[in-house]
Amino acid sequence: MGEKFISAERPQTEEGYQYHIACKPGDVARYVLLPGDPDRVPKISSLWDEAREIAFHREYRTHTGKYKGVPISVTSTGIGGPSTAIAVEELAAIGADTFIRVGSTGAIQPGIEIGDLIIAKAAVRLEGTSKQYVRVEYPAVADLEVTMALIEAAENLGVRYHIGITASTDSFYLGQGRPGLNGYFPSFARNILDDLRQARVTNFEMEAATLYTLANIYGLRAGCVCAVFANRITNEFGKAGEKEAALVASEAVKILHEWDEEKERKGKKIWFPGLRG
Ligand SMILES: O=P(O)(O)O[C@H]1O[C@H](CO)[C@@H](O)[C@H]1O
Ligand SMILES: O=c1cc[nH]c(=O)[nH]1
Repeated sequence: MGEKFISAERPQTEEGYQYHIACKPGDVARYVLLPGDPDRVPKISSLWDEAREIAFHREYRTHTGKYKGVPISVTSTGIGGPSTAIAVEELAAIGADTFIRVGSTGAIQPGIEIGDLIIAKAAVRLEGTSKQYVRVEYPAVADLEVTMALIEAAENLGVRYHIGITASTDSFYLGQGRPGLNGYFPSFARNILDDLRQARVTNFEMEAATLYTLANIYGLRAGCVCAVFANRITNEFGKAGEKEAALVASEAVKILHEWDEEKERKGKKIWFPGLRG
Protein backbone atom coordinates (compact mmCIF):
# COMPACT_ATOMS: atom_id res chain seq x y z
CA MET A 1 0.00 0.00 0.00
CA GLY A 2 2.91 2.40 0.63
CA GLU A 3 3.30 4.68 3.64
CA LYS A 4 2.69 8.14 2.17
CA PHE A 5 -0.75 9.51 3.07
CA ILE A 6 -2.24 12.61 1.47
CA SER A 7 -4.64 13.72 4.21
CA ALA A 8 -5.04 13.55 7.98
CA GLU A 9 -8.78 14.10 7.75
CA ARG A 10 -9.32 11.15 5.40
CA PRO A 11 -6.03 9.19 5.46
CA GLN A 12 -5.38 7.53 2.11
CA THR A 13 -2.50 7.23 -0.33
CA GLU A 14 -2.31 8.95 -3.70
CA GLU A 15 -3.63 5.75 -5.33
CA GLY A 16 -6.62 5.83 -2.98
CA TYR A 17 -5.56 3.06 -0.59
CA GLN A 18 -7.63 3.48 2.58
CA TYR A 19 -5.61 3.69 5.80
CA HIS A 20 -7.23 0.81 7.74
CA ILE A 21 -8.61 -1.62 5.16
CA ALA A 22 -5.64 -1.18 2.80
CA CYS A 23 -7.86 -1.37 -0.29
CA LYS A 24 -8.24 1.15 -3.12
CA PRO A 25 -10.97 1.97 -5.68
CA GLY A 26 -11.52 -1.03 -7.94
CA ASP A 27 -10.47 -3.55 -5.27
CA VAL A 28 -13.99 -4.30 -4.02
CA ALA A 29 -17.35 -5.00 -5.62
CA ARG A 30 -20.42 -2.91 -4.84
CA TYR A 31 -21.74 -5.88 -2.80
CA VAL A 32 -19.62 -6.58 0.29
CA LEU A 33 -20.18 -9.25 2.94
CA LEU A 34 -19.06 -8.26 6.45
CA PRO A 35 -18.17 -11.04 8.92
CA GLY A 36 -16.61 -9.99 12.22
CA ASP A 37 -14.02 -12.74 12.29
CA PRO A 38 -11.12 -12.54 9.75
CA ASP A 39 -10.99 -16.38 9.76
CA ARG A 40 -14.49 -16.40 8.26
CA VAL A 41 -13.30 -14.53 5.16
CA PRO A 42 -11.65 -17.51 3.36
CA LYS A 43 -14.48 -19.78 4.54
CA ILE A 44 -16.95 -17.47 2.79
CA SER A 45 -14.95 -16.86 -0.39
CA SER A 46 -14.27 -20.60 -0.80
CA LEU A 47 -17.99 -20.92 -1.63
CA TRP A 48 -17.64 -18.61 -4.66
CA ASP A 49 -16.67 -19.41 -8.29
CA GLU A 50 -13.39 -17.53 -7.81
CA ALA A 51 -11.73 -15.28 -5.22
CA ARG A 52 -8.42 -13.64 -4.41
CA GLU A 53 -7.03 -12.00 -1.29
CA ILE A 54 -6.82 -8.23 -1.75
CA ALA A 55 -5.51 -7.18 1.67
CA PHE A 56 -5.11 -8.27 5.29
CA HIS A 57 -4.34 -5.33 7.56
CA ARG A 58 -5.20 -5.29 11.28
CA GLU A 59 -8.63 -6.99 11.62
CA TYR A 60 -9.59 -6.15 8.03
CA ARG A 61 -9.17 -9.07 5.63
CA THR A 62 -10.62 -8.59 2.15
CA HIS A 63 -11.29 -11.11 -0.62
CA THR A 64 -12.88 -10.23 -3.96
CA GLY A 65 -14.27 -12.62 -6.54
CA LYS A 66 -17.44 -13.81 -8.22
CA TYR A 67 -20.42 -15.76 -6.94
CA LYS A 68 -22.52 -17.32 -9.73
CA GLY A 69 -20.97 -14.74 -12.05
CA VAL A 70 -21.73 -11.72 -9.83
CA PRO A 71 -18.81 -9.58 -8.55
CA ILE A 72 -18.68 -9.83 -4.75
CA SER A 73 -16.32 -8.98 -1.90
CA VAL A 74 -15.95 -9.88 1.75
CA THR A 75 -14.19 -7.78 4.41
CA SER A 76 -13.92 -8.72 8.07
CA THR A 77 -14.87 -5.92 10.47
CA GLY A 78 -13.36 -7.20 13.69
CA ILE A 79 -15.49 -7.13 16.82
CA GLY A 80 -17.77 -4.22 17.61
CA GLY A 81 -18.96 -0.84 16.44
CA PRO A 82 -15.73 1.18 16.18
CA SER A 83 -13.98 -1.15 13.74
CA THR A 84 -17.25 -1.77 11.85
CA ALA A 85 -17.78 1.96 11.30
CA ILE A 86 -14.24 2.26 9.93
CA ALA A 87 -14.89 -0.64 7.53
CA VAL A 88 -18.11 0.94 6.27
CA GLU A 89 -16.53 4.41 5.91
CA GLU A 90 -13.56 3.13 3.93
CA LEU A 91 -15.37 0.50 1.83
CA ALA A 92 -18.03 3.02 0.81
CA ALA A 93 -15.29 5.53 -0.04
CA ILE A 94 -13.90 3.07 -2.62
CA GLY A 95 -17.22 2.18 -4.22
CA ALA A 96 -19.14 -0.35 -2.09
CA ASP A 97 -22.81 0.47 -1.54
CA THR A 98 -24.46 -2.73 -0.36
CA PHE A 99 -23.41 -4.54 2.83
CA ILE A 100 -24.47 -7.82 4.39
CA ARG A 101 -23.17 -8.67 7.83
CA VAL A 102 -22.51 -12.42 8.11
CA GLY A 103 -22.14 -12.90 11.83
CA SER A 104 -22.57 -15.18 14.81
CA THR A 105 -25.07 -14.44 17.53
CA GLY A 106 -26.72 -15.46 20.79
CA ALA A 107 -30.47 -16.18 20.67
CA ILE A 108 -32.69 -15.05 23.55
CA GLN A 109 -36.11 -16.26 22.38
CA PRO A 110 -37.51 -19.80 22.66
CA GLY A 111 -37.69 -21.97 19.52
CA ILE A 112 -34.36 -20.82 18.10
CA GLU A 113 -31.76 -23.59 17.92
CA ILE A 114 -27.97 -23.61 17.65
CA GLY A 115 -27.12 -23.40 13.92
CA ASP A 116 -30.36 -21.61 12.99
CA LEU A 117 -30.03 -18.31 11.14
CA ILE A 118 -31.43 -14.95 12.24
CA ILE A 119 -32.05 -12.20 9.69
CA ALA A 120 -32.17 -8.85 11.51
CA LYS A 121 -34.80 -6.41 10.27
CA ALA A 122 -33.61 -3.85 12.84
CA ALA A 123 -31.14 -3.42 15.67
CA VAL A 124 -31.33 -2.00 19.18
CA ARG A 125 -28.52 0.56 19.44
CA LEU A 126 -26.87 -0.58 22.67
CA GLU A 127 -23.43 0.16 21.24
CA GLY A 128 -21.68 3.50 21.47
CA THR A 129 -20.36 4.09 17.96
CA SER A 130 -23.66 4.97 16.29
CA LYS A 131 -24.23 7.58 19.02
CA GLN A 132 -21.19 9.44 17.73
CA TYR A 133 -22.94 9.75 14.35
CA VAL A 134 -26.56 10.64 15.15
CA ARG A 135 -28.95 11.15 18.06
CA VAL A 136 -30.17 8.10 19.98
CA GLU A 137 -33.77 8.31 18.68
CA TYR A 138 -32.61 7.59 15.09
CA PRO A 139 -33.62 4.03 14.12
CA ALA A 140 -31.17 1.31 13.13
CA VAL A 141 -33.17 -0.40 10.39
CA ALA A 142 -32.10 -2.84 7.70
CA ASP A 143 -32.58 -2.11 4.01
CA LEU A 144 -35.85 -3.56 2.67
CA GLU A 145 -34.32 -4.99 -0.51
CA VAL A 146 -31.36 -6.58 1.26
CA THR A 147 -33.64 -8.10 3.89
CA MET A 148 -36.06 -9.46 1.27
CA ALA A 149 -33.13 -10.90 -0.70
CA LEU A 150 -31.82 -12.62 2.45
CA ILE A 151 -35.27 -14.10 3.08
CA GLU A 152 -35.57 -15.29 -0.53
CA ALA A 153 -32.08 -16.81 -0.35
CA ALA A 154 -32.86 -18.61 2.91
CA GLU A 155 -36.09 -19.97 1.42
CA ASN A 156 -34.34 -21.11 -1.79
CA LEU A 157 -31.63 -22.86 0.21
CA GLY A 158 -34.12 -24.49 2.58
CA VAL A 159 -32.29 -23.49 5.77
CA ARG A 160 -33.90 -22.84 9.16
CA TYR A 161 -34.17 -19.11 9.72
CA HIS A 162 -35.94 -16.51 11.83
CA ILE A 163 -36.54 -12.81 11.25
CA GLY A 164 -36.01 -10.60 14.25
CA ILE A 165 -34.62 -7.59 16.02
CA THR A 166 -31.03 -7.90 17.18
CA ALA A 167 -29.52 -6.00 20.10
CA SER A 168 -25.99 -4.85 19.29
CA THR A 169 -23.81 -4.36 22.36
CA ASP A 170 -20.30 -3.15 23.11
CA SER A 171 -19.77 -5.94 25.61
CA PHE A 172 -20.03 -9.70 25.03
CA TYR A 173 -20.24 -10.39 28.78
CA LEU A 174 -21.97 -7.79 30.99
CA GLY A 175 -23.63 -6.06 28.03
CA GLN A 176 -25.31 -9.31 26.98
CA GLY A 177 -26.37 -10.24 30.50
CA ARG A 178 -23.45 -12.57 31.26
CA PRO A 179 -21.65 -12.26 34.58
CA GLY A 180 -18.11 -10.93 34.39
CA LEU A 181 -14.97 -12.25 36.02
CA ASN A 182 -15.40 -13.65 39.53
CA GLY A 183 -19.18 -13.28 39.28
CA TYR A 184 -19.19 -9.48 38.84
CA PHE A 185 -22.81 -8.86 37.92
CA PRO A 186 -24.24 -5.45 38.88
CA SER A 187 -28.00 -4.97 38.95
CA PHE A 188 -28.13 -2.99 35.68
CA ALA A 189 -26.61 -5.94 33.81
CA ARG A 190 -28.75 -8.63 35.45
CA ASN A 191 -31.99 -7.52 33.83
CA ILE A 192 -30.85 -6.69 30.32
CA LEU A 193 -31.50 -10.10 28.79
CA ASP A 194 -34.96 -10.53 30.30
CA ASP A 195 -36.00 -6.95 29.52
CA LEU A 196 -35.07 -7.38 25.85
CA ARG A 197 -36.67 -10.82 25.65
CA GLN A 198 -39.96 -9.34 26.90
CA ALA A 199 -39.67 -6.72 24.16
CA ARG A 200 -39.39 -9.58 21.59
CA VAL A 201 -35.79 -8.87 20.74
CA THR A 202 -34.46 -12.09 19.20
CA ASN A 203 -30.70 -12.02 19.69
CA PHE A 204 -27.48 -10.37 20.77
CA GLU A 205 -24.48 -9.54 18.62
CA MET A 206 -22.17 -6.57 18.36
CA GLU A 207 -22.13 -4.87 14.94
CA ALA A 208 -25.54 -4.63 13.21
CA ALA A 209 -26.69 -1.41 14.91
CA THR A 210 -23.57 0.48 13.84
CA LEU A 211 -23.81 -0.91 10.31
CA TYR A 212 -27.52 -0.08 9.92
CA THR A 213 -27.16 3.42 11.37
CA LEU A 214 -24.26 4.38 9.11
CA ALA A 215 -25.88 2.78 6.07
CA ASN A 216 -29.05 4.83 6.53
CA ILE A 217 -27.17 8.05 7.18
CA TYR A 218 -25.08 7.58 4.02
CA GLY A 219 -27.81 6.21 1.72
CA LEU A 220 -26.22 2.77 1.51
CA ARG A 221 -27.98 -0.60 1.79
CA ALA A 222 -27.35 -3.01 4.65
CA GLY A 223 -28.72 -6.26 6.02
CA CYS A 224 -27.57 -8.95 8.40
CA VAL A 225 -27.72 -12.71 8.69
CA CYS A 226 -26.25 -14.42 11.74
CA ALA A 227 -25.69 -18.04 12.72
CA VAL A 228 -26.86 -18.87 16.22
CA PHE A 229 -23.83 -19.97 18.26
CA ALA A 230 -25.34 -19.37 21.71
CA ASN A 231 -28.73 -20.34 23.06
CA ARG A 232 -29.17 -18.13 26.12
CA ILE A 233 -32.29 -19.99 27.24
CA THR A 234 -30.85 -23.54 27.30
CA ASN A 235 -27.27 -22.31 27.97
CA GLU A 236 -25.90 -24.28 24.98
CA PHE A 237 -23.04 -23.01 22.79
CA GLY A 238 -21.86 -24.43 19.43
CA LYS A 239 -20.19 -23.08 16.29
CA ALA A 240 -22.86 -24.18 13.79
CA GLY A 241 -24.58 -22.49 10.86
CA GLU A 242 -21.58 -20.47 9.67
CA LYS A 243 -21.55 -22.05 6.20
CA GLU A 244 -25.32 -21.69 5.85
CA ALA A 245 -25.12 -17.99 6.77
CA ALA A 246 -22.33 -17.48 4.21
CA LEU A 247 -24.35 -19.26 1.51
CA VAL A 248 -27.49 -17.27 2.28
CA ALA A 249 -25.55 -13.98 2.12
CA SER A 250 -23.78 -14.91 -1.14
CA GLU A 251 -27.05 -16.07 -2.70
CA ALA A 252 -28.71 -12.83 -1.52
CA VAL A 253 -26.05 -10.90 -3.45
CA LYS A 254 -26.94 -12.83 -6.61
CA ILE A 255 -30.61 -12.04 -6.05
CA LEU A 256 -29.92 -8.35 -5.34
CA HIS A 257 -27.86 -8.14 -8.51
CA GLU A 258 -30.81 -9.51 -10.53
CA TRP A 259 -33.19 -7.09 -8.81
CA ASP A 260 -30.82 -4.16 -9.39
CA GLU A 261 -30.70 -4.99 -13.11
CA GLU A 262 -34.49 -5.34 -13.22
CA LYS A 263 -34.91 -1.92 -11.54
CA GLU A 264 -32.52 -0.37 -14.05
CA ARG A 265 -34.42 -1.88 -17.00
CA LYS A 266 -37.77 -0.70 -15.65
CA GLY A 267 -36.61 2.69 -14.38
CA LYS A 268 -37.59 2.00 -10.77
CA LYS A 269 -35.83 3.13 -7.61
CA ILE A 270 -36.86 0.16 -5.48
CA TRP A 271 -37.52 -3.48 -6.24
CA PHE A 272 -40.89 -4.91 -5.19
CA PRO A 273 -42.48 -8.32 -5.92
CA GLY A 274 -44.82 -6.96 -8.63
CA LEU A 275 -41.79 -5.93 -10.71
CA ARG A 276 -40.81 -9.55 -11.31
CA GLY A 277 -40.79 -11.04 -14.81
O1 LIG B 1 -18.90 -13.78 14.65
P1 LIG B 1 -18.89 -12.27 14.51
O2 LIG B 1 -19.30 -11.82 13.16
O3 LIG B 1 -17.60 -11.66 14.98
O4 LIG B 1 -20.05 -11.73 15.48
C1 LIG B 1 -20.19 -11.97 16.86
O5 LIG B 1 -19.08 -12.61 17.47
C2 LIG B 1 -18.31 -11.67 18.23
C3 LIG B 1 -18.38 -12.02 19.70
O6 LIG B 1 -18.00 -13.34 19.92
C4 LIG B 1 -18.94 -10.31 17.95
O7 LIG B 1 -18.29 -9.71 16.85
C5 LIG B 1 -20.35 -10.68 17.65
O8 LIG B 1 -21.11 -9.75 16.96
O1 LIG C 1 -23.84 -14.91 22.52
C1 LIG C 1 -23.24 -14.46 21.53
C2 LIG C 1 -22.74 -15.28 20.50
C3 LIG C 1 -22.07 -14.70 19.45
N1 LIG C 1 -21.92 -13.37 19.44
C4 LIG C 1 -22.39 -12.57 20.42
O2 LIG C 1 -22.21 -11.34 20.38
N2 LIG C 1 -23.06 -13.13 21.44
